[in-house]
Amino acid sequence: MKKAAVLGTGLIGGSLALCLKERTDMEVHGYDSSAESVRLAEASGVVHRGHTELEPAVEGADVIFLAVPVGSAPGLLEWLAGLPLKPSCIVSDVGSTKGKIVEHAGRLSRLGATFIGGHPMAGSHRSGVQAASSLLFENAYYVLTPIPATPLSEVQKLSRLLEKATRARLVIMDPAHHDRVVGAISHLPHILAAALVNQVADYNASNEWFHRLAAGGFRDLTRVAASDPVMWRDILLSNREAVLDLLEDWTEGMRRIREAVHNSDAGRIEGFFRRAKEAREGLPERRKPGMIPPAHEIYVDVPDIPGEIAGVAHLLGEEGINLRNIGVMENREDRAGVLRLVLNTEEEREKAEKRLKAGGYQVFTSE
Ligand SMILES: NC(=O)C1=CN([C@@H]2O[C@H](COP(=O)(O)OP(=O)(O)OC[C@H]3O[C@@H](n4cnc5c(N)ncnc54)[C@H](O)[C@@H]3O)[C@@H](O)[C@H]2O)C=CC1
Ligand SMILES: O=C(O)C(=O)Cc1ccc(O)cc1
Repeated sequence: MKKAAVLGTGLIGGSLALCLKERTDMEVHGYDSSAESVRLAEASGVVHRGHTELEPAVEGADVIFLAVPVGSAPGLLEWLAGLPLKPSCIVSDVGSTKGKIVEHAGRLSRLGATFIGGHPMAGSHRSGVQAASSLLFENAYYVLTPIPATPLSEVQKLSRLLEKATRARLVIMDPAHHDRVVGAISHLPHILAAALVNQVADYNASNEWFHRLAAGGFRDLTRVAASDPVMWRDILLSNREAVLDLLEDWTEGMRRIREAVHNSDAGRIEGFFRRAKEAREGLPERRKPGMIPPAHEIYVDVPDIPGEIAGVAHLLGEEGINLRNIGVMENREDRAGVLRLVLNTEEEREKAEKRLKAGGYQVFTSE
C-alpha cells in the first residue's frame, strides 16, 4: 500500500488527509507539532495514523504534503532534507505563497526527492482540524508551481493524485506569477478587510452604533478579517515584494477616488463604480463544470448542524431521493450553517428542493 504523509493536520492538512483517505487507497499518516491536533486528527478519523515525531511519519512515504503556516515551512523542509526519504518521494506543500518555499526546496531535489509547490485555492477563515472537510477543494482551482527542472512525469503523477483525491481543478503556474496573482486576489483583500474592521472598531470605541448598524455589505466584505493573524502575518512577510507593489497601486487608486470626491466630480465617481460593477459581473462563474461531471447541488440553511443533517436526510429519504454527497460549508459567516447537498440528477435536485422548501427549510441553488 502506498503511503502519504501530511505534515500539519490543521484545516488544510486535515482536509487533504480526508480527501486522500476517502478517495485513494493510500495509507494516510499525519504529523503535527501540536499533540492535541494529532490526537484530534486520529480520533476523528482524519488520518489512519498520527505522529508527534517527524521521522516515523515520513519514513517510506511516497508523497509528503507540508500543510503548516508558510513561516514554518522552510524550517520543516530543512528538517526533511536531513531524513532518509524514499528516493522517488514527491514532496509538496499547500502554502499561500510559493516563491520562497520553491527557492528553499532546491536542497531536497539533490537528495533524489522531488519538490513541487502547491496551493489549493479554497479554504476558510476557520482553522484547525475540527473544520476539516473532504469537500473543501471540490471544483476549486489547485495551483502547482513546478520549476523548469521539475520532471514532467512527477508533476503529472502529483496532479493525477490530487485531482482524484480533492476533485479540484489542477493548474500549473510559475511561482512568481502565482504570488502576484494571489497577492492581488487574496492577500491584498485580507489586508483591506482587516484595515476596514480596525478603522470601524476605532470609531466604535466611542460610539457603539458603528458595530450595531454594521449589516450585510460590511459583513460580506470583511468575513476574512476573522482569519488567523499568525497565518496572515506569515503570508505578508513571505510575499513581501508583491504585497508592497500591490499596496502602492491601492494607495494610488484611493488617492484618485479621494480626489474625485474632493472635487465633487460626479462623472468620475460614477465611472469608478460602473467599471467595478461591470468587472464584478464579468467574473467567471465559480463552479463551472470542467472535466468534473456537473454536480446537481442545493444549499440549505440550517440553524443547528448536528441535529439538522439527520432531519434533512430523513425528509429526502422519505421521498426516495438519494444523496450523492452531503457536506457542511465552512465559509458563511452571515448564516448559522449551510448544508451542501449533491444529487445525482437534475430531476432529483428539483424534487429535493421542493420537498425541503415544503418542510420549512430555506433552500438556495447557488452558494
Ligand atoms: N486557511 C486557508 O483557508 C488556507 C490556508 N492555506 C495554507 O495552508 C497552510 C495551513 O493553513 P491552515 O490549515 O489554515 O492552518 P491551521 O492552523 O488550521 O493548521 C496548521 C497546523 O500546522 C501545525 N504546525 C504549525 N507549525 C508546525 C511545525 N513546525 N511542524 C508541524 N506542525 C506545525 C499546527 O499545530 C496546526 O495544526 C498555510 O500555509 C496556509 O497558507 C492554503 C489555502 C487556504
Ligand atoms: O476564507 C476565504 O475566503 C479565503 O480567502 C480562504 C483562503 C485563504 C488562504 C488561501 O491561500 C486561499 C484561500
